[in-house]
Amino acid sequence: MKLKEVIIATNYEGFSAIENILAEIGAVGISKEDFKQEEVIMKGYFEEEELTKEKVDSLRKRIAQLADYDLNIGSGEIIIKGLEQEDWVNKWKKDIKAIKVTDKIVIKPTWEEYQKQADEIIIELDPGLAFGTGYHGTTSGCLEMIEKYLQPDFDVLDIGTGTGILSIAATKLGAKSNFALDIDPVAVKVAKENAKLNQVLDQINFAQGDLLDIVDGKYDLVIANILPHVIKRLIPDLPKVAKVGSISILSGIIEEKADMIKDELKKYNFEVKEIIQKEQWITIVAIRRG
Ligand SMILES: C[S@@+](CC[C@H](N)C(=O)[O-])C[C@H]1O[C@@H](n2cnc3c(N)ncnc32)[C@H](O)[C@@H]1O
Repeated sequence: MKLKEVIIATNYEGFSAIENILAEIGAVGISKEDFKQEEVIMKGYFEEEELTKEKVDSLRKRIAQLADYDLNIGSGEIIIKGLEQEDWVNKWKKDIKAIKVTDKIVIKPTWEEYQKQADEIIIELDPGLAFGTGYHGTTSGCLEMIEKYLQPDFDVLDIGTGTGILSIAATKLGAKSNFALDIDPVAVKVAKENAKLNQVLDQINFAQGDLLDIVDGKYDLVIANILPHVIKRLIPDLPKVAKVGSISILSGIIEEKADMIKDELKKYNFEVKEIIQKEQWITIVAIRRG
């Protein structure tokens, strides 16, 4: 098998966002070289025929957009190289193990045998977001809060679904309905494939859209793990889709931006119920009060 290696120069602030993007466009492996947290080199590995021009364009566009979100990602320079190591993927796969991310949720790669415990929920997800340089703090923060606050009669809205992981988890935890959207068509395609892999495709309505543009109706749980400036843009419109008394789980918020998001929530009558932090990432749970 021939591989393509996509090398991206970034820094400590930018690497997680870039890791997510690599995962969402279908990297079979992701690695990170960290030079005292100042310069970070992210590498994403793709099967040659899978790294289409569409994916490379999407990668370049999304990396360029990170600057618009006030994220300092360093140089963002991208180099793409061919790789001849035939068995690289298999060697890499051997190091990838199932991860228990919350009390109940286990993320496991498709090729690993895993003995499920009685109260566990298994999400099958191949490398990338879940298995890059370690499980991402924003995603695991959201999963923990979904597990804590989701009730079986909840209608769930997942904005910026990415790999679909949060909707897959909410569905497996018993949500009544699930609407998942993403601005990136590649993410929507990958999310559908992952939902199919987890046998929940018929329970999640996936669509492409920018924040709430295509959303109708009101929800009991709204989840958005996006960048702080996108969350800030979302909050004024949240009351249109969040029922009074509903729960919103907001993440993707780097520590320094948490106050800005809390202030914005207060302005629109959302009460901050809980805040959790994983590494430098904050997840906020808020209730719509009126
Ligand atoms: C950090 S990822 C989160 C993925 C997944 N929900 C998770 O928690 O792991 C953010 C996702 O939001 C999407 N996104 C960014 N801006 C958006 C917008 N304006 N409307 C909808 N989705 C957006 C990106 O394409 C990306 O897939």
